Amino acid sequence: MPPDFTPLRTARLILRPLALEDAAPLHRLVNDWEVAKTLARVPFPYPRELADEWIASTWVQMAEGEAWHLAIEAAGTLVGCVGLTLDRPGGGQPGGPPGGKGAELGYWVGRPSWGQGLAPEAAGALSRWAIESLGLSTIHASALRDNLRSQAVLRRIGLQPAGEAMQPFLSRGGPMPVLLFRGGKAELQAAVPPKPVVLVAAVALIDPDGRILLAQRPPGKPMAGLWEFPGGKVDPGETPERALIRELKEELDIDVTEACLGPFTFASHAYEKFHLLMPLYLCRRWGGQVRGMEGQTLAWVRPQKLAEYPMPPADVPLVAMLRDFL
Ligand SMILES: Nc1nc2c([nH]c(=O)n2[C@@H]2O[C@H](COP(=O)(O)OP(=O)(O)OP(=O)(O)O)[C@@H](O)[C@H]2O)c(=O)[nH]1
Repeated sequence: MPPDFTPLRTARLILRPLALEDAAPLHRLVNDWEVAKTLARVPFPYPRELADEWIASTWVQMAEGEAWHLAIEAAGTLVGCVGLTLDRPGGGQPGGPPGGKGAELGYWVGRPSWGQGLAPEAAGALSRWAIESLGLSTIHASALRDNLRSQAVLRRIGLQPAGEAMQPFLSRGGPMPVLLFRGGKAELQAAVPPKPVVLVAAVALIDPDGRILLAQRPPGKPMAGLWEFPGGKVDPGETPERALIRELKEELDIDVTEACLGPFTFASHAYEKFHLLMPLYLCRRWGGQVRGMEGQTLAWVRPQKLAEYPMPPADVPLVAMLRDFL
C-alpha cells in the first residue's frame, strides 16, 4: 500500500508516492540506456520485475522515514522519479554534511519529457519541502563528471559544487568520476524561480472639479473591497494604452483616445504570487457618461480625501504623488 503522503504540487507537476500501476511506464522510461547510464543505482538492462520491487521498497522506506521517492506526474502521466534518502548518522556520505541532518537527492526524467525543465521543477520542490518539513540542514547530490545537463539542474535549484569523487555505477559496471553538490536552506530558497511580472495599465480619470475616479473591487476577487484606479491586465501583444482603452469601455462604458492618456508614473510592487508593474496614466477627456458596467461601486474623490479610501498596497505611493501633483 502506498503510504499516506500529501502530494507536492508545482506549476506543472504533481509529486506523489509511486503506485503499482506506475511499474509498466516506469520500466519503459528507465530501461533506456540514455537514462540508465546517468544513474548510479539502476542496472541496465532494467528487469521488468525490478520495477514492482522498487515501488514496494519506496513505500517501506517512506513509512520508516528513511527515504522519499516520488513519482513525477505531468498532465496525468508518469514522466520520471525524484527522491531524497536521509543520510545514516555517521554514514559519512561523500558530499554529506559534517553535522546536522542531510539527505541525498536523486532524480531522472524519461526521454520523451526532456528539455522542458521538469527535473529542476521536481527536484527543487522536493528539496525545499524536505528542508521545511523534515528539518534537514543540507541536501547533497552527485552527477557524472560528463553529465553537464544534470549538473545544470543541481545548480539551478541552488546546490553548489562541493568537490569530486569516484562513485560505483551499477549501469556502468564500476566506479565513475562524479561531481558533488550540496546546499542548505538559504541556497535553495535563493534559487526559487522569480515571480512572473504582470503588466496592468491603470488610469486616474480626473473630472472638471479635479476629482479622481476610484472603483471598488467587487466581492469574490482578491483584495475585494479595496479601492483602485480603473484599468486591468495588458493582454499579450497589446500596448498598455490599447489595454486601457479596452478596459475603460468594458468597465465604465466610456471612449478614450490614446492622445488623452498622459503617462504619469508607475507602480512596481511584489505581491505574493506575482510582481505587479502598473503604469498609471492621467486622463481628463473622454466620451460618454461614466457608469459601472460590472456592478462595481464608483466614487469621485478629491485628492486630499484619497487617503480615506483603502487601496491595494501597490497604489499607496501613487496616491501620494497624485496628491502632490494635483
Ligand atoms: N486596475 C487596477 N489594478 C490594480 C491596482 N492596484 C493593484 O494592485 N492592482 C492589481 O492589478 C491586477 C489587475 O488585474 P485585473 O483588474 O485585470 O484583474 P483582477 O485581479 O481584478 O481579476 P481577473 O484576473 O479575473 O480579471 C490585480 O491583481 C489588482 O489587484 C489599481 O489601482 N488598478
